[in-house]
Amino acid sequence: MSAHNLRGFDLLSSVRHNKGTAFNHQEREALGLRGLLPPAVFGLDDHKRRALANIRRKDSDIERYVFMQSLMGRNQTLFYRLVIDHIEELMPIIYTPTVGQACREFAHIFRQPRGFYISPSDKGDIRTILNNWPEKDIRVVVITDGERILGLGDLGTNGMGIPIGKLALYTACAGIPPEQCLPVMLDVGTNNQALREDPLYLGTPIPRIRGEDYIQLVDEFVTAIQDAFPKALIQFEDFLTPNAYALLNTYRNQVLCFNDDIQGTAAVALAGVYASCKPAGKQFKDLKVMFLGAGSAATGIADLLKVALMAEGLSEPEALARLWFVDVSGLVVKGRTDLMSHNLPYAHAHTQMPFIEAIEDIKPDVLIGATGCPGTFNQSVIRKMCEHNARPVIFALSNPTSQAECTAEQAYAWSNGHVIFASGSPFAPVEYDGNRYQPGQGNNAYIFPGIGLGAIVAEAKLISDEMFLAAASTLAQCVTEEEVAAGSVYPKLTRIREVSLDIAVAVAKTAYAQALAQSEPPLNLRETIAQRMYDPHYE
Ligand SMILES: O=C([O-])CC(=O)C(=O)O
Ligand SMILES: [Mg+2]
Repeated sequence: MSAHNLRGFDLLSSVRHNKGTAFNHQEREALGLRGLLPPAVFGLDDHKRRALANIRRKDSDIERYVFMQSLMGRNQTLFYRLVIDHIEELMPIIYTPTVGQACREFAHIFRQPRGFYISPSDKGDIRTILNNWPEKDIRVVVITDGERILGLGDLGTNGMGIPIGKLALYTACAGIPPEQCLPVMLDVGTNNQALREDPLYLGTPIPRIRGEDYIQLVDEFVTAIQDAFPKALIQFEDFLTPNAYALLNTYRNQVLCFNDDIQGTAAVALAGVYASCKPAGKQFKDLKVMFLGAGSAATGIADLLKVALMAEGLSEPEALARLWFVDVSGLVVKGRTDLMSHNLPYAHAHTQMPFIEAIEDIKPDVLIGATGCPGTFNQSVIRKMCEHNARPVIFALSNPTSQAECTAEQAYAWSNGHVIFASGSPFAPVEYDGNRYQPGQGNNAYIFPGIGLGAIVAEAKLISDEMFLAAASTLAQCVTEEEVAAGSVYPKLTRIREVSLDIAVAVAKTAYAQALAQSEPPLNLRETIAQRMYDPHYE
């Protein structure tokens, strides 16, 4: 923590240095705080206890979210200590699924500005206005334009909840100091008319800017960030598929950046598939995988699975032949005229057919849903997967919980407990037929914090596919037999800092090995990274 010369109310209103009633009597005397605080002196543990009691007495998760956001704005040490020490209870509040509802209601629960907003009228001025940001050593930027917020669609500037939530996890899960994080909303309008007509809407109430004007604004932003914060990693988040791919393809080989929905989701799904092989009794290199939904998340997973299968010795055509897509029009096959370019490698020569028939015909080992559409893994789908698999692997990845392709309970019940199930959003443990199952949460929160930490330490120039592959196999190796026996193919959330550290080590090693690092490799990489991790305590 840096030295400061704040005193009195300025000190109490410093989110970074405030510790409220934990200032002791000497500090109160020396720092001009006498009379400004109630007389009793408390410690961080007392503060945690009081805050938790306040959180638990609230009636709804959205109220808990509002409480946590306010806390983040007045005492960051307490906020992060609480999240780290109670991650299973609080991650679903500050992140998925509650953050989804918070985005829907963002304009109405708004209290205090947080993060950076760029609007069309800022064109030409982005570099200059970045000087208004008080911190100068930014290492991670998460930017969205709000067009595909989780599986909830176009939420315009209400989507700012997502960059804020993602960066809170960078800090809580991987120890990136809060002052090195910058949430950004690219406000380019919204095609959600209800939002434009909401009198409290916080963005520019115009239809979305498209085409050249859009591309130029993003490009001005990327250039400005590189100039203002040359070490910053840019994470693109919750863009609609065509823009997500266009931006990733433009910048991935030039700028330290990645798209979390394409690449982060891919790595977390690959890790789950790796970890499922043992309980399913199968070899990774033999798997056939079917995707429902052909957007950025599903295609990103397929692209990384292809790389992973090729790493096992398959040729590219052999790897592609294992990966099958189904979308709203049925099986994705050669000759269909309604496909986007990212779907074409997976459009195989085959008869077009509906989803259920495709499962019957192709007999996938693994079924992955990334549709944003609840109910699409119905009873017949799960039963069909069980017909040719003793232990079918089924991942319902759409977020938040309300959008999952099926619930955990349905997956266990309809498969008579045989499914190896994971979901993008958390589900409570399920009791079925006398057994208790703890489904894993295949959320990219297991991946992006560690990717960021590794990239920052190595001062990587780019984020490569190999880094995501390394992150995925590291994550899979973190899963214990106990966790698998309990029903999960992911590590328990309570170990996420350890897991993120392991991933960061693997990512940094990959950066050094690929000559993509700009820092010297430290003697003891793991220790160096561990020491860098922000661990909140009162000074
Ligand atoms: O935010 C999450 O929980 C995962 C994610 O990136 C998405 O669903 O877009
Ligand atoms: Mg996302």
